[in-house]
Amino acid sequence: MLRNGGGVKTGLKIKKAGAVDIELRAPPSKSYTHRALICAALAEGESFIRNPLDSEDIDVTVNALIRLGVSCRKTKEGIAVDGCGGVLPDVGEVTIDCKNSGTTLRLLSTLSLLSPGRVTLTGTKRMRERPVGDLADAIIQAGGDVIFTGNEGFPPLRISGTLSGGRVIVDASKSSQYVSSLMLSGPYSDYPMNIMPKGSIASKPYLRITADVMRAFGIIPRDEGDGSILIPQDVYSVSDYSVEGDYSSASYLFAVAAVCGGRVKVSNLNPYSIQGDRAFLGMLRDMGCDIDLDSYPDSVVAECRKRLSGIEVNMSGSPDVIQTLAAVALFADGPTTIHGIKNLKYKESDRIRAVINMAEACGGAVEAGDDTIVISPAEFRECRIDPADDHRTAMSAAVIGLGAGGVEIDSPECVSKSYPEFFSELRRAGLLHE
Ligand SMILES: O=C(O)C1=C[C@@H](OP(=O)(O)O)[C@@H](O)[C@H](O)C1
Ligand SMILES: C=C(OP(=O)(O)O)C(=O)O
Repeated sequence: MLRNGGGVKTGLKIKKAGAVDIELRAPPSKSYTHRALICAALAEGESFIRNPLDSEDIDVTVNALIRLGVSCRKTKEGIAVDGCGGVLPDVGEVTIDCKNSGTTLRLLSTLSLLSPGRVTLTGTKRMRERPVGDLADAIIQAGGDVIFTGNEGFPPLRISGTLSGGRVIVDASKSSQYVSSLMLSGPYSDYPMNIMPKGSIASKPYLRITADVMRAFGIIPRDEGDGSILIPQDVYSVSDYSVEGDYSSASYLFAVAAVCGGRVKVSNLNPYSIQGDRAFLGMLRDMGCDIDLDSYPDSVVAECRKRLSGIEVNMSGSPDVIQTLAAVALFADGPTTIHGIKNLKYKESDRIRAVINMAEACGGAVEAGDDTIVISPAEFRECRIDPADDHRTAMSAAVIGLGAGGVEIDSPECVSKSYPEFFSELRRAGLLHE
């Protein structure tokens, strides 16, 4: 970020890029890295996480595990984790700052019951506005005690007690992370844990990622056929685990092909990954891009040569790419309707508000309801966007800037939450100049 002589902050200015033909590498998956660290921390012995994401949120999880007494060592190739076998050492009472990493705070809430001392999980001002009450209810059913030391239902939360397990009914309509939290620590409960999600599950594909990582560490959650998940009582095996690339982060790179026109090849991606955000490729295809999943074993290519069409899509399974699609929708020839947006207001910022502000600032029009948003194409004008510390708003704003020019982004360094190299990668690809 630049500062002018008077000390007044100026943002990062993004100019129109023109047609592209570039190759970029997706960073490792944030969701997979968090989970692999947790499974490794609970396994018996030393695991190695290869190709982990190196970002602010992952540091938050690593530091939290260290505070809980688990040794994690970063090396050039990855992170070595000395697992506790499910019995965390007695580190006394600890308070852990999860910053604004919802995944860390939620996934570690159940795990805190495995620590002999009381654990308080807290975070930034925004994290203290992100709900955790329904997870707390589930943790209490599973044998724990939870006290909210600030506002009821929100961090900070003080967790103590034991993980007894048994039948746990959890309202997961605000976040899938509540279910993932129970699943990941479930193997160490006193009685087998049967998790019954109540109502519609937000961001459901993340549960497959949780099960996938658990499986790699030797524990297979069982789908009971009645909507509940049975977690066997067992100990995770150590693993030498390689983290795949991140489709949420890659969405901005594919979006560049859509808004600038041309071809973008993104490597370090499993073309047939189970990540819910891979669905973004299907959306680009419906808007008129060609997507090639089959020519490379570890790369995906998006090629966009036509005027984009507006689409109608339900994105409840891929919330983290809604801002990316909203940015692309501004370049289409008609409105784009996105359903399934209800839980966007609980993220790093109120992302429904963020999409409206971003689109309107650049000359687009948005109509938003409780669960649906309609984005109309923009008559672009110069704009300045304050992402309000939300990495995904900053990266989506950059997409608009590369397609239309004249976008200035305040405090762009917030991208370090999930993709610290984002702007340097764009620079390396010749898309940013300053
Ligand atoms: O479990 C995970 O790794 C995540 C789940 C999603 O959250 P919700 O389930 O709260 O929607 C997603 O938005 C977040 O970035 C990562
Ligand atoms: C919502 C996100 O993450 P978290 O919930 O971990 O803060 C995100 O990365 O978009």
